[in-house]
Amino acid sequence: MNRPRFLLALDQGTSSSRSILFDTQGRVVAMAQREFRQIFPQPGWVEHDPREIWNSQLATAQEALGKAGVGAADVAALGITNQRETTLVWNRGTGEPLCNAIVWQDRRTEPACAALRARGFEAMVRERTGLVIDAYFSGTKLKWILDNVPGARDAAKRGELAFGTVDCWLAWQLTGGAAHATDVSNASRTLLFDIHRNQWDDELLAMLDIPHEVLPEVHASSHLYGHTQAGLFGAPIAIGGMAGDQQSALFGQACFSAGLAKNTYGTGCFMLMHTGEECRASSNGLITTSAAQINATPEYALEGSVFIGGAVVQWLRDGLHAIKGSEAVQNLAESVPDSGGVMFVPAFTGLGAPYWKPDARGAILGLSRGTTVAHIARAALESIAFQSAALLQAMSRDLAGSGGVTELRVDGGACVNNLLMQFQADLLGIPVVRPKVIETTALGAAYLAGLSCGVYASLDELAAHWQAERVFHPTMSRQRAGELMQNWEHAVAQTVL
Ligand SMILES: Nc1ncnc2c1ncn2[C@@H]1O[C@H](COP(=O)(O)OP(=O)(O)O)[C@@H](O)[C@H]1O
Ligand SMILES: O=P(O)(O)OC[C@H](O)CO
Repeated sequence: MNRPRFLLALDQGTSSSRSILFDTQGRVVAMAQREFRQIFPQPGWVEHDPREIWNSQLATAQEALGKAGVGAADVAALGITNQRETTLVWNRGTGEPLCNAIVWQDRRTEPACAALRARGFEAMVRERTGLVIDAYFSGTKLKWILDNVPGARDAAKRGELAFGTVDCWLAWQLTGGAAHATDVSNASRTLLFDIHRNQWDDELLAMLDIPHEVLPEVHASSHLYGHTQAGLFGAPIAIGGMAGDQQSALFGQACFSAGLAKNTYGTGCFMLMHTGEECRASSNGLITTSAAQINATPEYALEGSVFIGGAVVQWLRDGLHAIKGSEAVQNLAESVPDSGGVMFVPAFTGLGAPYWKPDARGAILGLSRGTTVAHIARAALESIAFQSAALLQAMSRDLAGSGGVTELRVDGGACVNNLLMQFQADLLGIPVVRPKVIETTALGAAYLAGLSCGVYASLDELAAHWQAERVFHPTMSRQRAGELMQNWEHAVAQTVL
């Protein structure tokens, strides 16, 4: 009998569900993608319908297999990767969601976070979870659901409700309720998880008044979580891996050891640097997070999360109507030699790392009579690079004296933009390397699944698959890059009214 030749990755993102079928060399064989509704019930609130998440994800998985003409028996295992922090609660008996998912971008729990900060919890939370107290993370979202959906807290205490992030919800659906489980990388984004002991933490649960009964089991990212119900794909497929999308991308970029870093340019930007088995705290506005784990040994990363990355290009398209499609931004930006002194800080939903300014709002500075939409487009693109450069500067300060980041691996939808990548290399002063396969988020999940089911024997085997497509070398003088960064920081300082 032939061995199964494929790995299937389910990549459940903020704006779309995608499924990618890979061969065992890590090459894309087939892909399917579906967008689903973004629900904005009030200013600052962002929700997804859990049923739409599940239905769109299942449909893309079936479509990818169909396109490739591959049956379940040819798939060694599937891996799940997901938008992180987004919070769901459902009934264990019926499987019905209690309410819409509260998305990571949702700011409704900022007052609850401010209250926790005022009560002096920040240092304990940072030490135990590696996180800052911010509405971004799941804990206060879960508390909001238990406090605001009638009867939820009592039902939770009676053990009738299940909480999960999107990975957990998908695993539950795929296995018909047999698995209520998440992985360490997702658990580490909840504000409820002790990243040193790799366990849910009673004191954090008490801080947020969360009953233990709602919590999923936590496993390594490469782990046999269960099997899909036979009816979904014609035969059961093993679920061999789960990881949050940014930790999965770090894995897919073959950043397996301390010092290797990647930046993903999607809706937001997420820069992660692996720190090996060392749980490193940041003194410069970054967070510490669990990296994808292939066994019981904890591994960590330093992370900088920028809330608006490629989304600024969507705003040029949908808000300003300056371009028809995202790809048109490069031509428009290249039609001028520079931004003409315009500085754009896209703090539409506050600023994440390294600033953590929930009250900041967007600003366009340095306008003159000669400013055109092309200058604004260029400044918008540059803002993605400036925010990422601020993350790398913070990382370098954290690493002072112990070797810094020597190259940055990139991926995500906006990394196809050569102008952006060159400007990024210029600001950073290190090479920016774009790999041949930029679907590294999905690839990471496929690799995690492939490791647990024996398709791969070692990380070295995976590292050998990784290949650069293009290297962007810095060409700007360090003095000029320093001046530009100063201008950027000056602009950031103007964004809190
Ligand atoms: N050529 C381009 N230049 C700059 N940004 C782009 C380009 N093409 C796509 N984008 C941006 O990339 C983002 C989509 O990337 P993707 O990795 O699919 O995001 P996500 O996983 O967050 O849904 C969008 O915000 C889009 O505006
Ligand atoms: O779905 P993405 O690619 O926007 O990623 C979202 C992040 O996981 C949020 O932390």
